[in-house]
Amino acid sequence: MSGLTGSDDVPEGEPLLEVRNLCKYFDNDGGLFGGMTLDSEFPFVERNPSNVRAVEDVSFDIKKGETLGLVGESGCGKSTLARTVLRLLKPTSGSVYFKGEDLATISGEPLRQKRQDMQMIFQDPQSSLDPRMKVGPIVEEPMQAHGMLDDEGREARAKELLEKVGLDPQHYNRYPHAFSGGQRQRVNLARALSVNPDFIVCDEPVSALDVSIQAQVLNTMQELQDEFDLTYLFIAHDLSVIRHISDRVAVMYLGQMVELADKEELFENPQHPYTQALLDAIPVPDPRSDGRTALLTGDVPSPIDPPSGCRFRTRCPVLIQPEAFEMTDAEWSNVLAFQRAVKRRAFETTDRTEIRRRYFDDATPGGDAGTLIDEALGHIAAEEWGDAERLLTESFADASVCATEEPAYEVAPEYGDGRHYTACHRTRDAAIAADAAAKLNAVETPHAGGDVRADD
Ligand SMILES: Nc1ncnc2c1ncn2[C@@H]1O[C@H](COP(=O)(O)OP(=O)(O)OP(=O)(O)O)[C@@H](O)[C@H]1O
Repeated sequence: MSGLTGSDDVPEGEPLLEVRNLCKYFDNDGGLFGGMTLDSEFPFVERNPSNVRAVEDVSFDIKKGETLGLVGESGCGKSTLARTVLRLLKPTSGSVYFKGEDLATISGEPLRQKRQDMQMIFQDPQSSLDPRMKVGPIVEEPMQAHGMLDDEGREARAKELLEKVGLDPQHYNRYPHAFSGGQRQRVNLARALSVNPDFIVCDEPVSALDVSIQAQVLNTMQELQDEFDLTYLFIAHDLSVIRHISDRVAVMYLGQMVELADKEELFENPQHPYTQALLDAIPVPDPRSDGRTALLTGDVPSPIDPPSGCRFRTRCPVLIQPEAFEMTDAEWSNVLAFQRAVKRRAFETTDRTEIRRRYFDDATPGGDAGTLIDEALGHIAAEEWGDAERLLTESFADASVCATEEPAYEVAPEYGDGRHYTACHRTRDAAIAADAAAKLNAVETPHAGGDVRADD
């Protein structure tokens, strides 16, 4: 179908989208002035901005023709990231380069024109279609908004697209309610494709559909991707959907990207404890499992005041012990469980012996760590919970490198030759080794990169 497929000014495999240090904060002030930016001319209005840091310092590329899957728990910032990338939301800071142009710096007509190249499909096919409009005009609407074709041309294109997405073009005059959920999502696909985009953000497009229909819609999306030379950012919380459709997978936690790798590498060789926990939570027998107990415990912290360092650290089952101590793994694990239990006030007794037996029976730390545990037990016996919590948090959790430094590493992949980013301090040694190997390789093959200078 000539004339329907997208332009190809970015070569296949080169970055179509480059996101750099992107941040999106929301003003969480409720009430009349919620969301408004008031300046010093309004001194009578007391304001205590408490920003929701929905997306923080996120960087990644999407290559032309690929599907990047984006996964993470509800509320981790996936939709906000998608909307900010499409510039439906203005970034708080950072850049989004689409075909080399920074969307964060344009607005008005130039931005409107760019939007033709970037479309979005939403989760709920029911509410995203106007029930008063027939599907033909629904598909034509974006073309009209962008001044594409005349009436006849738009109708012909709409019918052609309805057929391409697996619907009967004769249904052009039907209303959305006459279609099933899967069919309605196909109408949305046709509508998104109508303006000939290069890039489509799919925000949970099959989550509202029956499992049996999901695979059919995903297969159609893959066929359309090949035919129309599309690039997808595909958001889902369901890892089996992500596995079906993605070339690479990004994992988000509390506003940040914690892992990004080729699909096989991410599923077979996950490095971040959060990714490992997500994969371990998939309810199927997993031959990769080595018996790790990586079930996610504890609540997701608030994005208004996220933890320092690694944001996952407050729930991490393998938090690194502070350098000041030399506990065995079992002792450290007990200290961590104890500290978190004190934080949750998860005790039925304040009896030191009883608590010690419960948390430290198999491995009791000695030295400075032991002294601190004793001191905390003393506070608990005196029902000074706040003091016990403060002492343990400051001495152990907050002294970990996981709390004091933000992790960002690249390790050598075990599967394929793509890049594997992981935001976990536990991968630091592997990242240093990978970096050294890459440098050695560059010295041994000085012309491999094509632009190595004599003084490199
Ligand atoms: N307009 C807004 N004003 C204030 N906070 C917001 C706004 N939109 C989103 N948030 C907050 O930003 C965080 C990220 O929300 P977002 O919807 O992007 O997450 P998500 O991963 O897409 O979740 P879900 O899968 O449930 O859609 C949440 O804490 C949410 O409450």
